[in-house]
Amino acid sequence: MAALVVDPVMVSTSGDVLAGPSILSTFLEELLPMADIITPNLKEASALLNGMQLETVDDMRSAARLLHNMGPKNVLVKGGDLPDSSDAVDILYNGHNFYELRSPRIRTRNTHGTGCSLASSIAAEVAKGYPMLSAVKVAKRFVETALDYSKEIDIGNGPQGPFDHLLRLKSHSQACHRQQPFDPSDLFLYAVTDSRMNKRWGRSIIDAVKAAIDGGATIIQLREKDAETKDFMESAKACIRICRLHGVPLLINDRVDVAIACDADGVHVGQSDMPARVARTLLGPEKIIGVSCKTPEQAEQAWVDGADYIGCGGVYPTNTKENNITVGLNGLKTVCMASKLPVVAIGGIGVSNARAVMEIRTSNLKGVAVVSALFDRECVQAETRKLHEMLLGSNIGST
Ligand SMILES: Cc1ncc(COP(=O)(O)OP(=O)(O)O)c(N)n1
Ligand SMILES: Cc1ncsc1CCOP(=O)(O)O
Repeated sequence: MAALVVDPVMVSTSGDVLAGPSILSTFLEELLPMADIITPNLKEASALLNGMQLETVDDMRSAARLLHNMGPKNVLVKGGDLPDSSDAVDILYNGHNFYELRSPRIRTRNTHGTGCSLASSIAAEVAKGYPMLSAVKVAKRFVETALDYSKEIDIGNGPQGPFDHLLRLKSHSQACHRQQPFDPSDLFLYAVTDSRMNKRWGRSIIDAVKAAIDGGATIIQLREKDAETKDFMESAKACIRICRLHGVPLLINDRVDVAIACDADGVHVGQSDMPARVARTLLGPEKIIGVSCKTPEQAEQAWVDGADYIGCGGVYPTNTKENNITVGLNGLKTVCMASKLPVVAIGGIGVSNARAVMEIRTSNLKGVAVVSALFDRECVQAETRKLHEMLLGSNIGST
C-alpha cells in the first residue's frame, strides 16, 4: 500500500523559514488534496491557515478541522511548540474523530530532523498495511524513543543538534523496553484472549493477538487460564514484541509473576487475585494495573491501592466466565460515577450492544473489553474491525 505523507516543511522548529509564500499556493492547490496525511507543526499549520493563532489544544483541533477541509484525508497537527504544556500533544483528525496523542516532553536541543523522520516513519507504517492511527502511534513512539536516546549527544554549535535514527541498531533492547505512561484512551477496544477459544478455532495466541491488533484493538490482555507457565511465558514474550511494534499495551491476567518475567506493560487482577496494592509494590510505579470491580466500594479501594483503571462487569450475562454475577447497565453506571479511575466495561459485550454500553455516557467510561465476540469467531480481525468501526461510528469515548 502506498501513502502520500506531506510534511509541509515551511518553518523549522527553530523558527527558520524554509519555504516562502511562493510555494504556499502549490501546497494548498496541488499537494494537500492528494495527501493521505499532512503533518504540519504549529507554525506551518498557522502559515497554511493565513496566520491563524495556535496557542491551545482547542486551537489545534480547529486548525486540524480547517486543514482537513482543504482536502487531505488525515491531519496531524504537531504541538511540540505549544506553550505551557508539560506534555508534547499532537492532534490527529480524520474527518470523523479527533485523537489527542500525548507523550512526555523530552527536553533536548537535538531535535533537528524530527518532523521529516516522523513523516517518513508514518509512510513506512502505512506502506506495511497498518491503519493510519496505528501508523502515527508507532511513528511517534519511534521519534520519541530516538529523541530520548540522543538527548545528550553534543555535536555542532547551532541552536539545534541532530538526533540519532540508528538507535534501533545500537540499542535494540532499550528501544523495545521503554514504558509509555498509561493512556486511558487505550481502553477503547480492549481485546482479552481466551486459550480455550483459540484452541477451539485452531489458532495460536500469537495469531489471535496479531489479528486483534490488525482489526484495531487498542489494548490486549492475555487471559490464559489453562496455559503451563513456561508456554505462557514464551507466547507472552512473542505477543509483547508484536504489541510494542504497534504501540499497543499488553497486560497479563492474574499472573503478576509472568508479567514481571516478561516485562509486560502490566496486569489485570480480580477481587480474589493478588491485591492491587501488592502488585503495585512488585511491579513499580510505571506498569499498568487494572482491577475488576462490581461496586463503588471496590472501585474506591482500587484507587487507594494504586490501580490505573477498573474493569466493571459482567455487564451482560456471559458464557466466558462461570458464576459471574451481572451488574447490568445500571450497576456499570453506578460504578463509573463513583470511580476516580477510568473504567472499561466487560461481560457479554459485542457489536449488537456495545453502543448501548457506551451510551450510558459517563465521562470515565473509556471503552469495552471483549472476549468471545472477538475470539470465539472464525475471523478475529474482521470481528475486531467491525466492533472498532461501530465504536468509532458511535463517536463516544474515542477522543
Ligand atoms: C478488563 C477486565 N475486566 C475484568 C476482568 C475480570 O477479571 P477477574 O475478575 O480476575 O476474572 P478472570 O478474568 O480472572 O476470570 C478482566 N479479566 N479484564
Ligand atoms: C472475564 C470476565 N469478567 C467479567 S465478565 C468476563 C467475561 C467476558 O467475556 P465475554 O466478552 O466473552 O462475555
